[in-house]
Amino acid sequence: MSHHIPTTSSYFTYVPKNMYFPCSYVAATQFSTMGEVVDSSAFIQSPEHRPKPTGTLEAEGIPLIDLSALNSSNSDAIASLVAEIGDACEKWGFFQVINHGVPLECREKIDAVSRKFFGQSMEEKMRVRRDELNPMGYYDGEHTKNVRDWKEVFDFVVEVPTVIPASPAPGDKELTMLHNQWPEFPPNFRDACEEYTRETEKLSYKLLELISLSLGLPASRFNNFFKKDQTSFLRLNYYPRCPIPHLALGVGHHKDAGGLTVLAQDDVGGLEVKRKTDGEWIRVKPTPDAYIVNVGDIIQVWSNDKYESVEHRVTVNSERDRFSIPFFFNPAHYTVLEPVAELVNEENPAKYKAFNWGKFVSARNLSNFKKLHTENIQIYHFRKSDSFETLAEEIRDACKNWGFFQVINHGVPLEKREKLELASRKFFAQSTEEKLKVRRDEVNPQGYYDSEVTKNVRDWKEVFDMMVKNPTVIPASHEAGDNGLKEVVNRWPEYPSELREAFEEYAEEMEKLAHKLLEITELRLESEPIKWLLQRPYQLHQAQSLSTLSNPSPSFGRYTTQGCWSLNHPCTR
Ligand SMILES: O=C(O)CCC(=O)C(=O)O
Ligand SMILES: [Fe+2]
Repeated sequence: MSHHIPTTSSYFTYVPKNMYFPCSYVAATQFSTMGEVVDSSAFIQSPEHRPKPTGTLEAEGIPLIDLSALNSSNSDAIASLVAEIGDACEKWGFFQVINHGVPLECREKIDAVSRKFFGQSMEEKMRVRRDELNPMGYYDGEHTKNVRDWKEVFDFVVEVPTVIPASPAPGDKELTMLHNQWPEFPPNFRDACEEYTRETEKLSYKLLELISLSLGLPASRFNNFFKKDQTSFLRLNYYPRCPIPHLALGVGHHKDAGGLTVLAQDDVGGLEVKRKTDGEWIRVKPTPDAYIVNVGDIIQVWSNDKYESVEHRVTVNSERDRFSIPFFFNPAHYTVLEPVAELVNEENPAKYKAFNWGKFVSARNLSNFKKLHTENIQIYHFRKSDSFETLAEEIRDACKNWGFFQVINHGVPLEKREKLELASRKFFAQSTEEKLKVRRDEVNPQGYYDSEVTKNVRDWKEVFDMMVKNPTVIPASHEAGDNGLKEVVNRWPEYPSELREAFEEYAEEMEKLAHKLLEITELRLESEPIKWLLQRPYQLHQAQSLSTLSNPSPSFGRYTTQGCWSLNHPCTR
């Protein structure tokens, strides 16, 4: 049974009722017994987020830390453990622990009941589904970064009831209470869950103390934020076998928002961590009876970015079901988060503004429930002005006052730009006869052209145009009533042979830069999202000013331009 304070403004009320039983997912997850996937489009990750077809590296580097020193009174052993933890938090944000003190039987028990619970019919599981007012219980429609996860979950809170704000609105003081729902089957489900929770909570305090010491703070510096009214919860994750493991993820890339996560994974594997040194996805090797620990956004803020909350995701596979159990160790909802005073000074000023944990959670919960069109709230939105905010401000001013600006330290590798420049010079230096072999025509406007007209006067230039999306689909004509479409394909000259590769590499970089600029502006505008622009085809022109990436959309929020962004290189020929 669920109990709650009835509210009219609860932030869960917007969730449409019918989303709890999407038959496509039922068909898809039961594909082994029920046949084919009916519609799995909600699960499809965009190409850059899909698992690598070649498979992921298995990490040797993610530290495996032995906690047995905690049972000794040897201060040297403890000091070296603290150093090891600090090092792992700084370099990886992730580590595994052994000799952690959680009895193996206790883990085996919860693992067994979890498998039994998820093994039931959908109808049975739906009896304890989470609903609009209470997000605890069974759920199969979670979205991470607006793409649906290939998983089913069962959530329960540690503190009963758990109190959180009813809405993310800063002025709204209303609170809501979260209660657990327990299934009838398997009969020892609740006991196993509660016993396991007590043990992982003990481990979490130990880890929190070690982390605190590693930051040079008293061991119990953070304990009081959790001791009363914690908002911690446990999750049972079930990742069914997936017929499209190359396109979907069990959990999309994300960072954990809370304090610490202590995770038990089974022997199937699938958790991948983004390595800080090079951004490569690294698989966390399943290690019997180990727990995987990662610092969440809260510790990132407390430590003023010394320990970063690291991105991770879960891949799925078509052979075996996978189960995992994260414990999310979170403070009381009224906790005000900001870098701890002991760690900030003039040389290292606070990088975050103070913010309320409960409001952050309730804004986050909104986006976990369904596909939203805005970016989910992230802790970097609370970064202080010296970095992100000032940048956004500067861009806004430039857009308003000039409509033009130049960027440096943009992340586009100089070699790529030089490679394309060189190929471009080689192409244009050829005879007109050669160049006309790839001239554009009325059917296909891509390719070489030397008689472009701007405002009815011919330009003193030659151009070569290419589309980023090849082919690109555009309307067949300008006629209002004509809904016909046509495909536009790139033309590639034989010489220089490297032009195509140089262009494609460069286009990829331009696209990344355009995304960055859009994101910053989108946040700044605090308005309706403009990500839809990115769904549209856009063009990359190669002209005498070398390159332009533009979007044929006519307007851009408050700033009206021909395209969305034009990325121009100020180089001359
Ligand atoms: O299942 C896993 O290995 C990790 C799950 C996870 O990252 C999460 O639920 O936040
Ligand atoms: Fe996570």
